[in-house]
Amino acid sequence: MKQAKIFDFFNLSPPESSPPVRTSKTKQRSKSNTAAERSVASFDLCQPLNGIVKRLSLPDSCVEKEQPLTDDESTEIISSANKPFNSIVPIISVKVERAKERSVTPTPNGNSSAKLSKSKTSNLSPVLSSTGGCNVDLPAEGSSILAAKANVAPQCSNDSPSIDAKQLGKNKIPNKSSAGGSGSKQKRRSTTTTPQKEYTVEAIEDIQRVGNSPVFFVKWLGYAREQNTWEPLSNVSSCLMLDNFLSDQLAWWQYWVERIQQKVKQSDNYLTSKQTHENGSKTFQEILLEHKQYDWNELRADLILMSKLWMNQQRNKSVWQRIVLNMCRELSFTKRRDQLEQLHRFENHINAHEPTLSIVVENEQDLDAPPSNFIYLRANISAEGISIPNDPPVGCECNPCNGRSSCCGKLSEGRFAYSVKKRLLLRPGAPIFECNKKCACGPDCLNRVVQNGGKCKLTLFKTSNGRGWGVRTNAVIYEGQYISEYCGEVISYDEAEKRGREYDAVGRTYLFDLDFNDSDNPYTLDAARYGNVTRFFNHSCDPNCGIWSVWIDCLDPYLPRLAFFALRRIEIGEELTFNYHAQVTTNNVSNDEPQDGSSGGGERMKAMENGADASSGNSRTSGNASVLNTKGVTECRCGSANCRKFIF
Ligand SMILES: C[S@@+](CC[C@H](N)C(=O)[O-])C[C@H]1O[C@@H](n2cnc3c(N)ncnc32)[C@H](O)[C@@H]1O
Repeated sequence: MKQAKIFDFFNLSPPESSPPVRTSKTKQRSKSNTAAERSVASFDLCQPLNGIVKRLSLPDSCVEKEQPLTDDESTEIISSANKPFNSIVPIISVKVERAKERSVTPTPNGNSSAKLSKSKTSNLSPVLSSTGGCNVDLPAEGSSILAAKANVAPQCSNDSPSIDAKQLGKNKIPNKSSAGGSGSKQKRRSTTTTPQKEYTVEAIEDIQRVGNSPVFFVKWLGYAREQNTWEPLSNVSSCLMLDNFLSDQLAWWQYWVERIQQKVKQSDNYLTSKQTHENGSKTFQEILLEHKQYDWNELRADLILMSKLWMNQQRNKSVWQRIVLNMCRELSFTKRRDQLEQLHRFENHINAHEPTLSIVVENEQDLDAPPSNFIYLRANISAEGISIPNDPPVGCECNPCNGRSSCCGKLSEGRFAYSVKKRLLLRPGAPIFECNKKCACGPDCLNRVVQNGGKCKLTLFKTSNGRGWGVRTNAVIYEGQYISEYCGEVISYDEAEKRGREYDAVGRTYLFDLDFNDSDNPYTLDAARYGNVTRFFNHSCDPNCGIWSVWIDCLDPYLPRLAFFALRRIEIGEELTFNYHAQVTTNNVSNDEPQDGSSGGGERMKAMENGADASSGNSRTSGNASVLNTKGVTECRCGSANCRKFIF
């Protein structure tokens, strides 16, 4: 599943202001308020309630006691089950937001309604009506709609009588004789023979069970209460009223619901499932499958049914097992939901600070959150005691600057660095001198590329083969096109040695030596804590990006900026990589192969250097991304045909 879709997936709760539009009798929402249909905000079953407070009262005559089941046994014993009902559940609070969610159609008698449509299909799939209520395709006669005997169904009864099986399948829809003489009667009657008419749910009034499954008592608009019908969950699952009904019921049964949830969380099945999530022994596909199977409405309905059972000191193994299963799924669903929220926040954070690139963040590999403790930079910063000069002593006078003018551009080995399309013309390792703040030219000067920022569309993603996060392009990048700059904190050599040892211990390094001029350069760029998207570029032995040293307003030879350019045309979807050990002799680029000795300061990336030997560091790292092979070097997983099999 693509992440964008997953965000839609989690944001499917109905909008408050604009009720969903029903276009035809075709099904718009295929099934139920499952995981997919719940918004992040309305997730918690027993969230603190505020707003209107109402008290539900229950006529004694409505209360029927659940008869003990003989066929099913549950595993739990309820010690506090015989508390008086009223002392347990004193007051129900109804959330104001929930009340707003209910898109209502005022009826002449002042009631609110939601519509149900009955289509010819016997597959009971609710769809939303333009009134904001729900349309349910009701089945033809003989299918599974349950009709209650007029004087059997209690309104909001708080015990849990199971519906007599004999009632099932009878009297599917109120017929002519029982429907009374309303204007809808004809419509309703004709539905039993031509099941394509719409019916309006006025209210969901009760929940009971048939055997082990929940059923809902539906009051139809324009029909007497005696003609209420019992509907299975699948028939009412996308009705907005169901959400309100279940929420109210859960609040009503909160005392028992909390105890049931507690008990489930101590059960072996639940603990095992939790463990498999925590130690990552479930594959991501298995986890996603769990989310698809998770039905929040079913869980809520079961919790209510189980509450009724518990209050009556009764048991039902099937309902219990379903609750355990759905709570396990909820666990994983919640983790993914939280992860997606974090990814989304991280994406917003990056894009808010990234001046020119556009970046999507996704993880379709595991439940890992995006890196925390990482501060996005627009430009290099310096550690204490180091200052980055920002006042170039000279600038050029030519305007416009181009290949024919003798200006800063020509300092780059006597050749203007960029083509008219602003593509890099220099060989790997050549220095780039862009026009600076002292130059007479304006911001559109051909020799101002790195300083104007890259314009790529990128995705930060979790790699599938243990290399941690990586970056791929969402649009073609052309050979020589500027991508972005490796930003970080400029630190001293000694500090880099110290930090390098720490990074080695976790198997990730973000240290980049600024040793363009000589290997004794006193500075290193560290992008571990401060950096930009390029800190996620992985190594490849067959890279598609190169890194060049660039001088703009800071002309200190020891403090170049590091700029990524495409080494070739990079296709949509390709990961952006560079060679962590590229070094450049005067004429060639070569790979720097680690020897046996230790570099002491840990793994470092090397820019394309101007003839200096890159020091080689043998890895002493371990961790989930970088793996030590038997020779003690970090295994490379770039997958290219010419892979050297190690990075450090
Ligand atoms: C600059 S970071 C790159 C971003 C990193 N993947 C992350 O998740 O933050 C360098 C680290 O990425 C990992 N890495 C990069 N390229 C790799 C490769 N080809 N094979 C294995 N691990 C790699 C190593 O752990 C290395 O220390």
